[in-house]
Amino acid sequence: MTHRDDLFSAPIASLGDWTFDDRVAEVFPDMIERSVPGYSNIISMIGMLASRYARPGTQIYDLGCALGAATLAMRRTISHADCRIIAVDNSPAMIARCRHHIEAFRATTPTTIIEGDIRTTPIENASLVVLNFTLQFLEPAQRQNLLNRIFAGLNPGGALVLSEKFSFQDQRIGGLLFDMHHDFKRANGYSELEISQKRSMLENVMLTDTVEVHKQRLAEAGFGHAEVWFQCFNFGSLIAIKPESGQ
Ligand SMILES: C[S@@+](CC[C@H](N)C(=O)[O-])C[C@H]1O[C@@H](n2cnc3c(N)ncnc32)[C@H](O)[C@@H]1O
Ligand SMILES: O=C(O)C(=O)C[C@]1(C(=O)O)C=C[C@@H](O)C=C1
Repeated sequence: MTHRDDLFSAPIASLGDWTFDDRVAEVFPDMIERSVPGYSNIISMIGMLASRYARPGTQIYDLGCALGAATLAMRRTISHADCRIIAVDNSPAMIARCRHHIEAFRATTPTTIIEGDIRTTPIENASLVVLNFTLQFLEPAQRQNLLNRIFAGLNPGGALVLSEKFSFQDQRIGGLLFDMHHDFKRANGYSELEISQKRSMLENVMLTDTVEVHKQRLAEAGFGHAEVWFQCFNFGSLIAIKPESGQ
């Protein structure tokens, strides 16, 4: 059973910065489903991408795994017995619940769940890395370094899935997609107060980039190929592929 997100329904006297604490973790499945257009599609399609990209004898990383939704989707589709999924998050509240979720289902793919910082987690022998709405929570100056490390840890032909909330250079388009995202939240039962209180809390900790900036960073890291494979309003997902040598 998932709890309904009503964390911001009453006025909060002093709104602090956003954190992934116990209260957020408790309502997270409902919160993310009602806040991120396309979230459940992205999760199930990450499962499809995993069945295509996971290679025997390699590791698959879910960085900023929260409750493990992407990990669970990938475990359902990976059929090689000798793969391992490594799921990492630095929120103790998320990781405690993630362990329960993962242990609740039997699966052939072993899964290691780590409470740790993705900025320092070693990444090696990877065939697929997932950053599903996580990079946006790192300081912008730290994003390139993580992408460089992911590239270095991926085997040739391996892939990164990078899902993010986007900003837009074109203010007319940016404004429209921002408004449509708020329409989406209203349609999902969030009030103006809930929308505006959450927005203020996220303001300092979730700094979004344009698709162009994401592509520049991915190219800088060495990814020879990168493109948006899913988008709904100002939320979307890119796939970036590490070239086989010579490609
Ligand atoms: C929006 S949630 C991710 C949702 C999740 N990937 C999914 O598909 O359901 C962002 C997550 O990133 C985690 N996070 C943010 N910064 C992190 C860091 N430096 N190291 C590890 N986890 C981090 C947060 O704790 C949070 O659980
Ligand atoms: O931008 C917003 O309004 C959001 O709610 C986005 C977002 C996200 O993209 O991660 C922010 C925090 C929660 O984890 C769920 C959704």
